[in-house]
Amino acid sequence: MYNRYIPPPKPAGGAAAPVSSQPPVSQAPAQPARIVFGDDDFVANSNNQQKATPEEPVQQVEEEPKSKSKKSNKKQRDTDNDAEEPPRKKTKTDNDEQQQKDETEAQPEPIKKEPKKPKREKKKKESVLETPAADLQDDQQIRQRHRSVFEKVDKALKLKEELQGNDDKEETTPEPEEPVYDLGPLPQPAPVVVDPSRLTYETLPPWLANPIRVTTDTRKPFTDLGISAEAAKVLATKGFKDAFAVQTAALPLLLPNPDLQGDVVVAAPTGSGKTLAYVLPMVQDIALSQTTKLRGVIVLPTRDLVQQVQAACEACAAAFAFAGRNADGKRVKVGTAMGNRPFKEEQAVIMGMEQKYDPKGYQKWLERQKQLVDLDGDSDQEEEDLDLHLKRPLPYHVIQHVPKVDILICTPGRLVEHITKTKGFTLDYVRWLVVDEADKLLAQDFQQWLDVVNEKLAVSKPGARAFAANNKTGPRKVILSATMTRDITLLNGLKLSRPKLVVLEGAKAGDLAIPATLKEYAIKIAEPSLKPLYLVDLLQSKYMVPVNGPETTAGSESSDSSSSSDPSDSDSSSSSSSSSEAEPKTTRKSKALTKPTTSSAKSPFPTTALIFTTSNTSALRLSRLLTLLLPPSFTPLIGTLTSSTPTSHRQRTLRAFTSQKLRILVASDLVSRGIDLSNLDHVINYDLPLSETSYVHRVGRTARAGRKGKAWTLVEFSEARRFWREFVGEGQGAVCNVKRAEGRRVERVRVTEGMMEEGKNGEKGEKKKNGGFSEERVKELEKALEMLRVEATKRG
Ligand SMILES: Nc1ncnc2c1ncn2[C@@H]1O[C@H](COP(=O)(O)OP(=O)(O)OP(=O)(O)O)[C@@H](O)[C@H]1O
Repeated sequence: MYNRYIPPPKPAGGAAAPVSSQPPVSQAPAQPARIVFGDDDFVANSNNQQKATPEEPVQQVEEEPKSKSKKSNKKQRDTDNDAEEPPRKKTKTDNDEQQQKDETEAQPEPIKKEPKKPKREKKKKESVLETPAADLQDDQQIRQRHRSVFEKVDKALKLKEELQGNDDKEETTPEPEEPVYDLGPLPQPAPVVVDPSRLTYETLPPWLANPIRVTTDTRKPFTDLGISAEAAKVLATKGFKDAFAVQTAALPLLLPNPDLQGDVVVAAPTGSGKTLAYVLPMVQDIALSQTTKLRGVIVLPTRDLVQQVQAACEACAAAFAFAGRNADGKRVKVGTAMGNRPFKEEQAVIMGMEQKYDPKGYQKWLERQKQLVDLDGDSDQEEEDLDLHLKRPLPYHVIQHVPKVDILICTPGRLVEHITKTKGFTLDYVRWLVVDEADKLLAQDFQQWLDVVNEKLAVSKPGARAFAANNKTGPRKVILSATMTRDITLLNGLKLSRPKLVVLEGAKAGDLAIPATLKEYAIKIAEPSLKPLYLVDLLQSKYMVPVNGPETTAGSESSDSSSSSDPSDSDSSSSSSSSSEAEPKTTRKSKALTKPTTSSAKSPFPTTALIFTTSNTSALRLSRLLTLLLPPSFTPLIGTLTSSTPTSHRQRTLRAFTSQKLRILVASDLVSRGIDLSNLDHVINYDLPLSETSYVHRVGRTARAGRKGKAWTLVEFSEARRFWREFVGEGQGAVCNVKRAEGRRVERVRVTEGMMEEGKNGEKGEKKKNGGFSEERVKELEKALEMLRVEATKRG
């Protein structure tokens, strides 16, 4: 109750008076409440006094006897209690003192720790109310002059008395209402728990913290986004009718536009169409140039991706070449550099030579030729010179190195090699630098490729990168990934200029988004040593059916959804466990598979599946094991894809898979990024991915471009904690960056028969020996493993 504090009214200037930092005076009397305007009154009082002083006649200035001074002090105290008492005249000395005091106090009005006030008030009152005893007339005048002052004092004292009499009564002041503050501690917001290991949004630069958002289902005709009608027509024939969401956001930012030039970072889920989002504007822009110069560089982490993006570039180049017939454009030339062929061959593909009329240069060449005759040709430089020597220029001409491609798609290491070793190879004219799968490329050094490229891009030949339709003279950088880093240090390495971030609605930088059309399942592995048998059962289960298009059977979807919600319900095999255990393998298979409705019905495996392992060796082993454990009819359908597979073989395998000649592909993490297998229905994580990023890329090989897909993860007991916490975000202390569409969760399913004993009343009982697998099947596995061992020994 006594803690109430009413702040003083603001000084005339309007600014709030600063709160005094002086410590409270301990002997000051405790007051129930302080009315600050009383204090203000005294300031006004003293001001009045100052004004009045010069008007006072000189004769009024008299020496006041000391005794009177004491008396007047007494009177002052009386006046405090009785405002009706007329004020008395002050001496000049007192006035001077008071004036001095007022001057000091007129400095930024200190306010006024509560206990200090009485002292000041008292002093002021003393000086104001002290009067000489004499002249009544003077008294009258003074009284008149100070009438208003006393009225105010009177008011203040009355109010003070009122408040003393009634503490609960709310104060009323004639001043404009000011907020009333308690002196007790102000309520504070609950402390925010900050995880120092993770960047908070506030620490991100504005372009990362406030991205451009676009809703996932946005679709727009390409023509609405600035793509010419002719090009859009060609794109439609290739299956690109409307622009996908990420393309609707990125194209307007990237197409020539005098107002919106800046770098663009795209963080969008797997299969959302990021490739076309940069290839289209880049090709349209470069198609406008007449001469061939290296104007675009696309950097990707793997050869397979280089080839995939090359196909997309060629498709767009064709579209704009057609459109360019009317617009004086040209067909953009696309080349690759990824180390899949000898370096010289690659050089010859991206760089050419042409004759240029240059008599002086020709003279120099002749002199040089004379020197070359004596060379042994044992250094690289000399060999190159000899090469040139063999290619004779025409008389009075010189041979010049010229680029043969407008766009180079490359791996980072090979790019560095060409920058440092290929004659005439220059980034001087590069207007576009695309870094796809950026988080991977930024996290690894690859011969310090970024430093080398940055250094080259920093060189600017006047006008070399300028185009009429574009006001950006520097290179345009487009950075993309489904798992974009928000590590500022890494992103800073790109030296972005005026960047903008594009994300899909509901996402933010750093999210690892799962496509909304993907369904995820987890299969518990009760017996890790028998893991291959779980995979074999999954591949032969009712779940392995097409999930898209005409091949999808109504039954497959409904049986799937009903089974997956409850782990116990989901185990179709277990429902027939008692009999199936004794049944021959073929019978089991026919039971497990849902009858396909189309030509796929003829295939023992009616759908497509990509199985991931963590290493090349385990991919090769598992692939071989499957051919031993699955019926022989499966064998021609199984392929393997590892980083040790030669590139040409890899390409053949991918083509065979796309055309469904192969239907089961066992792969290492090599293809987990970027690869677009348009008809892939199922992804199976045989080995748990090493990170949530890897999980997102792996499962993102299916459910692309709005199609449906399913992902299955085999989870051993020792891995369950990590899987559910880090990849799914379930369980105590779960920390998970993987973002799923609303209502989507990972469902538990069982695919093995009779994992559990049945209890007396039909309920599930103890876990069965061997995870429920029959002795016969366990032996089958042991035999297959033994065969692998023998084969490995033979290979040495
Ligand atoms: N506008 C479009 N219309 C139809 N299909 C499209 C369109 N844009 C892209 N696609 C197709 O969508 C699929 C996925 O595209 P893309 O490979 O560019 O995805 P992404 O976002 O790069 O995926 P990832 O992050 O896995 O590399 C491809 O098959 C591509 O041809």
